[in-house]
Amino acid sequence: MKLQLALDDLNLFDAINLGQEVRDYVDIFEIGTPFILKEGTDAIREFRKYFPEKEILADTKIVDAGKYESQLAFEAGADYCTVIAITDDLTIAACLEACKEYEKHVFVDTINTPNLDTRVATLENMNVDRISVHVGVDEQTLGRTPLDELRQVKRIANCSTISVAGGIDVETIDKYIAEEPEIVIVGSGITNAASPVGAAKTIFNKIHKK
Ligand SMILES: O=C([C@H](O)CO)[C@H](O)[C@H](O)COP(=O)(O)O
Repeated sequence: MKLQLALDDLNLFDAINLGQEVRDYVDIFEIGTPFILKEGTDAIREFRKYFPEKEILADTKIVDAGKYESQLAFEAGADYCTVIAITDDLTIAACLEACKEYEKHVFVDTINTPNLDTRVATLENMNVDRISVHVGVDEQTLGRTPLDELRQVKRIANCSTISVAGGIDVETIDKYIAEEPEIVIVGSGITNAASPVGAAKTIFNKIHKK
């Protein structure tokens, strides 16, 4: 199991400083969607330069122009990009084509996906092998969590690596670890914690059973 730190509402300077402080307690740095909107793909480039030993995910949340937008992330240095599960199959297929060319990977994000059972089956038939179970920050304000959907996707997915995101923090991490996803994504649970380093260390040690 790995810890992915989602860097969302930070500028480049603060994100790199935080990255350096938590570097020993993070497996994957996520350049979050708002972070990319703020700083552009240079944020990916800078993280690749400062953290050459780390995996980097660009949370592009692609909904169209799948090949071109995946390429932008991969050429900037990302190991992974993301595409939205509810978009057109053609877009997802185009992302997969870019992955093949660049020898990189795409996570398909389930945010707001109805009929998860049938959608996950369709995705896996298209050779999708990475699924990110996600309840977004706006839905989180209604008290929603990704725990039930994580259990559902774990049950139905045959071959996918599964990550999970949506308001996970030091208090709730144990429930997610118990479901054994391959990757747990934590954003505000670390970046907005009283001690981001302390929160990252606690969560990382639980994930790696130290
Ligand atoms: O993907 C995300 C969200 O849509 C904002 O871009 C977050 O990175 C993801 O939800 C993880 O952040 P937290 O929910 O704050 O842990």
